[in-house]
Amino acid sequence: MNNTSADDAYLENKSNPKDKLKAFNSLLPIFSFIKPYKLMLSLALLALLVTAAINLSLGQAVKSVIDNGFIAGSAEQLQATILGLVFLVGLLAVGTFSRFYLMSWLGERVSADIRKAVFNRIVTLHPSYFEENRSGELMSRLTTDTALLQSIIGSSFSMSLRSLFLLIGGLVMLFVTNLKLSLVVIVAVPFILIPMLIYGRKVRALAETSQGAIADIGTYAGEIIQNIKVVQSYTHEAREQVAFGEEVEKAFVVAKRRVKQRSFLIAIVIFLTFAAISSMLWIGGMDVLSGKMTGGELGAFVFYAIIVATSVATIAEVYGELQRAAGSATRLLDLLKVESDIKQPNQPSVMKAQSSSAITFEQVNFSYPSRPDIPALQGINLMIPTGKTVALVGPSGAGKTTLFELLQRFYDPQQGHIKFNDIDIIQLALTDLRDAMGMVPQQPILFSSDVWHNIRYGNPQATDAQVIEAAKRAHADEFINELPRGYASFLGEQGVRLSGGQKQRIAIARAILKDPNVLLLDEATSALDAQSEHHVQSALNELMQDRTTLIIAHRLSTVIDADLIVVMDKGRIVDTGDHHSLLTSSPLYKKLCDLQFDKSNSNK
Ligand SMILES: Nc1ncnc2c1ncn2[C@@H]1O[C@H](COP(=O)(O)OP(=O)(O)OP(=O)(O)O)[C@@H](O)[C@H]1O
Repeated sequence: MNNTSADDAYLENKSNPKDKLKAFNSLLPIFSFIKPYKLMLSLALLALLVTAAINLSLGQAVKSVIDNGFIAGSAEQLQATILGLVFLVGLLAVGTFSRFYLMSWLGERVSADIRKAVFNRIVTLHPSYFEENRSGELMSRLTTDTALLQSIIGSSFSMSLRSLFLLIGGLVMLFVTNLKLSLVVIVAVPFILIPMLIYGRKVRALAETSQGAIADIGTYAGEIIQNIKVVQSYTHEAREQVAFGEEVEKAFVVAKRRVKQRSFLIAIVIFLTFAAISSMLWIGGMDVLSGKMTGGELGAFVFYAIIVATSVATIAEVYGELQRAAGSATRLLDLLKVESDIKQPNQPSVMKAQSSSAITFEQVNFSYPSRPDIPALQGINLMIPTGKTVALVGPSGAGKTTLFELLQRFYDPQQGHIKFNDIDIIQLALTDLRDAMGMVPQQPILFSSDVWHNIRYGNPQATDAQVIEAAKRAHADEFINELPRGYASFLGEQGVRLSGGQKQRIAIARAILKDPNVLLLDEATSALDAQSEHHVQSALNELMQDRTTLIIAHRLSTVIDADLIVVMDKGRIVDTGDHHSLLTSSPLYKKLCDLQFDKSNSNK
């Protein structure tokens, strides 16, 4: 249990009363999610009040049954009282149904809304956020944390309110029924409250650690499953089983401590409560024997005392849960507060139809946020004329992909400007900017959906005929028709497997359908066979026709056909020109050609 000291330190930190207050305050913003459902909430509260009142009135029925029925010996009165009791219980059933249904509905509705709000926020965040936060952890917030909040709102919250009503009502009825006995109960209360507060605090801290450990398990398993082929080809199954087992056991140890504290809490509260009831029965029983109170009064008193005791026990239990939920709420609401680093202009400029220079980089310097000291791009000045094809070449790590990332505003440069049709891209609405660009990545991303969905991702409004037309132009129609279910065949994770060239043609069809002004193309480095390469090349030619194109080039044919070649190295542009001039003027270009391309071709 090497977690113990860390957990204890954690508990120490949490013992500050201010922190405790903060924990419950963190639940408050949840109310803004409940606000739209005021009517449901009011109805639920009404049902809650009515059922609590009926519960309390049952005590009077008990008194009446004993005093008027048993002790007076009247069968008629007993019958009338029992009928009244049945009526009350029927009302109680209706009230309980309404309370349970409405509260659970509210819990489900609010957690659904929070899930949507969190997802809506996540998809708009800047990509570097996802480098700092593991995806498994974000998933667990969307699922586990929201599920916990749902059970809190749908059940714990209603239970604690109900118990609070019953506690207050029960206490009032106790005093009304018998003052002396009530004082016995009052003396017992602090004995019940003190352990509740001590253990409640520990339970909360352990619950947070426990949830963190569960999220770690999810992240770990997710990564292994995603990379299962690497795991198997290195025959690391057994090692991974052991490592995963250790993660699970770590979570179990924390969970065990939490469960132990919580069990103590419940056991102590129940023992103390019933010990108090027993002493009360003894004192009250003596009073009944000596004629100071009626049997019915004692019966009613015991009934109310049990109500008060169970209410206190319920509140003690729910208190721990509410503290757990405070942890989830804090994490979720923190996530809702994250702002994207990519700021949109308040008054976006209107996109110009066209200008002679499609894209201009002016003195652009950029470092990735995770590596602020290492420049990824330095002093970039580049003009890409409208309608032309510009090839980017350079050794690995030269900054070619980074240039694409900045163009799409996944990151903003620390210095300099990037202009699109002569307007600074930070003045444009992000959707306008990104709608104008089409990216075909080196590793095409397919979603686990059918071919229709995957191609239509380029333009969700496209008709079936337009999708087929795009596939034909991308030289993909033929192989799609040979798939088991044609365009309705599933691709992606659980779908049919496509070859690298086929995936690329789907990605090209998607870009054709998008019909962007500017095409960003990252050529595949993996060698395709001659026929596949021919298909992909024909598809690309179709896509590049009359379109400003920026290509990270890996093929000689692309480089030779380009209107301009930009040679990059270590984040800088070292040379620009056409193939023949660069072969003589740029030693790096010559070296790249010799290395990357077939030597005999490079002198063409
Ligand atoms: N997300 C990132 N966070 C931090 N550094 C990064 C990130 N992406 C790239 N880099 C760094 O920025 C530099 C430029 O990388 P970039 O991917 O632009 O090179 P590239 O020319 O496209 O290389 P390749 O041809 O291998 O894809 C490299 O040093 C790389 O390590």
